[in-house]
Amino acid sequence: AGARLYTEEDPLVILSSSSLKPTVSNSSSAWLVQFYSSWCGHCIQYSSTWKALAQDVKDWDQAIGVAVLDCAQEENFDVCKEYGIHFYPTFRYFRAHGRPDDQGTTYRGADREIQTVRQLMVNFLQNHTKLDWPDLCPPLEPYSSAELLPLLGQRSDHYTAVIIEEPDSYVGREVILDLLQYSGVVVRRALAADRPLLDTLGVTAFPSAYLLLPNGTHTQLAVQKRLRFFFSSLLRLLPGVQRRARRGGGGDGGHTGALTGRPSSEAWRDFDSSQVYLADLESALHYLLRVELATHSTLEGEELKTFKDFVTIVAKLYPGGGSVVKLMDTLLEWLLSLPLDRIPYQAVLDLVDNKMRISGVFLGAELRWVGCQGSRVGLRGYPCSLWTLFHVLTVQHDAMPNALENTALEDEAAPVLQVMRRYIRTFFGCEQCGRHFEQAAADSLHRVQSREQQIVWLWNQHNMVNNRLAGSLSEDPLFPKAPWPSPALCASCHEEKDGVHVWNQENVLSFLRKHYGAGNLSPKYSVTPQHLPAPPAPPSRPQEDRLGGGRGGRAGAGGGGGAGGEKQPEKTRGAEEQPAAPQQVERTAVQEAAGLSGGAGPAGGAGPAGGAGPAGGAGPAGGAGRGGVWALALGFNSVDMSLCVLLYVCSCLFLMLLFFFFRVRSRRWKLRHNRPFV
Ligand SMILES: Cc1cc2nc3c(=O)[nH]c(=O)nc-3n(C[C@H](O)[C@H](O)[C@H](O)COP(=O)(O)OP(=O)(O)OC[C@H]3O[C@@H](n4cnc5c(N)ncnc54)[C@H](O)[C@@H]3O)c2cc1C
Repeated sequence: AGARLYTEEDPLVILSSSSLKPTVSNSSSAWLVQFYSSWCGHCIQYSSTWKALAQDVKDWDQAIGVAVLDCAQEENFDVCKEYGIHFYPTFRYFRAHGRPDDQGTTYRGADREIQTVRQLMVNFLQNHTKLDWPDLCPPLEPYSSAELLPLLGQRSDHYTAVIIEEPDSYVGREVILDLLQYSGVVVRRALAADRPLLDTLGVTAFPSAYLLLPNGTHTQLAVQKRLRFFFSSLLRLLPGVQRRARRGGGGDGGHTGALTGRPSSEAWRDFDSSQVYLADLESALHYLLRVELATHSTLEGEELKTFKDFVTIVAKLYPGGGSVVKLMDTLLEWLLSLPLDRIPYQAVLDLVDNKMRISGVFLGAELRWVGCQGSRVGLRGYPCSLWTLFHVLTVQHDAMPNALENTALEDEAAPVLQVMRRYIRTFFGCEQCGRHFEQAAADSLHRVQSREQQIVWLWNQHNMVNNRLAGSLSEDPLFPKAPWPSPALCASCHEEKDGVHVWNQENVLSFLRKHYGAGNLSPKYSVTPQHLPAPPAPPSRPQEDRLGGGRGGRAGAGGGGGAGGEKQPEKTRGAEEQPAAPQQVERTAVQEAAGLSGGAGPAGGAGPAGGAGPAGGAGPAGGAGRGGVWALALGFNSVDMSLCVLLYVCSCLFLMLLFFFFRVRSRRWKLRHNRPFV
């Protein structure tokens, strides 16, 4: 365990006897190296702080890098002796452009907390001279009003942000270093004692950020909290500001994104990042069911079980309602009714494509990324939408605690996450991602015991992936990976403790419930008929009216809409795109899978509506055995079917009563009038 105190996954450099000198001597950046011993108890305890520090200053690494070297490893004995390391841990600063015999400067302070070490790193950088200044480190000294005021009103190709602060504040220098790897913005600092600057800009509270825009205008940056994290986040999110440097490591080469794609000719879809788009969720399901799953020609054993579980959670928890839920319900009923332990993928596809022309079942067959659009083909898209889908499902499970009742998942502690884990492990195209996720799940998923914890675990896990991938090849420069939600989305989610950013988990949970809740789902750009639960009317929903979607809640497994909804999904753009039902329905792989001889349409007996009854009807068309799936072809759900049967029985009883009534009357009449021959 000691040897693995730090791994390649950590945001720091792991040095060894062979790499120490080449790394720290004559380097273009300064270095802070912790010499530790993997058997030293304190080093083990301290490792989490060191990792957190490395994460905190990850974006500074072109100015000053963070590294570790394990002196307990045999191959490092000599180098630790050469550098005179007697105690563990020992922190050494190495100047940029240092000589090969530079053994660094030891930090001897007792306070080794993140804020202290981070501020020492800033001081150490400032101690460089002009001659050995790290190549890419921007100036950290304050600018004067004489240097800054002439910039007012000038046009430029970038933003200039000026952090105005008290002399003992580190915020300005930390924000300068935080933005080191971003193009499109230059950060300077100025001191609160500079009266002419304050008088001209009208700044009265410190620290403050003043922004000079490329078009020559200028304004004070509005932040809810005057903290480093808020200033840095807001500046990174300015339009046109992008991460500049791309490091090779960290990500997995973006091959998750490479699976997907938006033709570069496709028009950009404007969207609001405070909303979640149904079009993304539908595109995720479309890609998952029609592309990702297609690589498995048959589903059996663990794969089949995982797929059933996935369909179950989507059928029970997907909030969009309407035809997607109806499709997933139908798929689920079919899967559950199958007596087979092996099914061809083609059978699933036939159902997804609704070859049986079941009324109201529809899933758009195109990728329409909205909140998951990438700035170029191969970025974002499917993996983004898969995260989004599972965040939505964890929140829906919290909102509908009984939704998974009477399913095989009811007794699992964190059913949505367990299904996600199994799905990612079994089907997700990015193998490396799957391994990372599985590792994380194996480490901590057993601690998740409640629905709230499910939501928070996934959020936290996603942020860990974001942190790891920041600056990697799979990062879209227009959507830099950063701790989420940003202060702009949720200011109350962020706090600072001892100078270090911390999350207010309670506020994060409330935010996630709202953000991924059914009320925040926008049907804009969706091609699928909607039956949305009544949302709290976000600003622009013109599309919804155009689509004419009912707003009632979901009613039962049939997904036929709730109050305000209708049994048949209304005719929408999506529905219009479906071809009219043909007279003759082709024999589908679904029927093949179920061993049906198929052929004729609804009236023909063995086709989609032809059901062989509970035992025989294994296809989606397999009879009324599991809730009368065949009857869905007429637009009826199982409640409707029960009502029909009830009505039928009542009618029979009524007719029988009439029959006996008239029979008794005629007997009496015959007796009274003594006409037995009539
Ligand atoms: C389970 C899983 C594991 C993955 N592992 C890897 C990996 O190991 N290596 C690799 O290179 N790629 C991995 N990926 C892909 C990677 O995480 C991104 O999905 C991909 O790079 C696209 O990034 P994005 O910018 O669209 O944002 P994403 O990270 O995909 O986020 C999508 C959206 O979710 C929201 N969001 C962001 N963070 C959070 C959060 N913490 N909580 C809730 N919502 C959030 C934002 O609105 C964001 O736009 C994985 C994907 C998945 C689904």
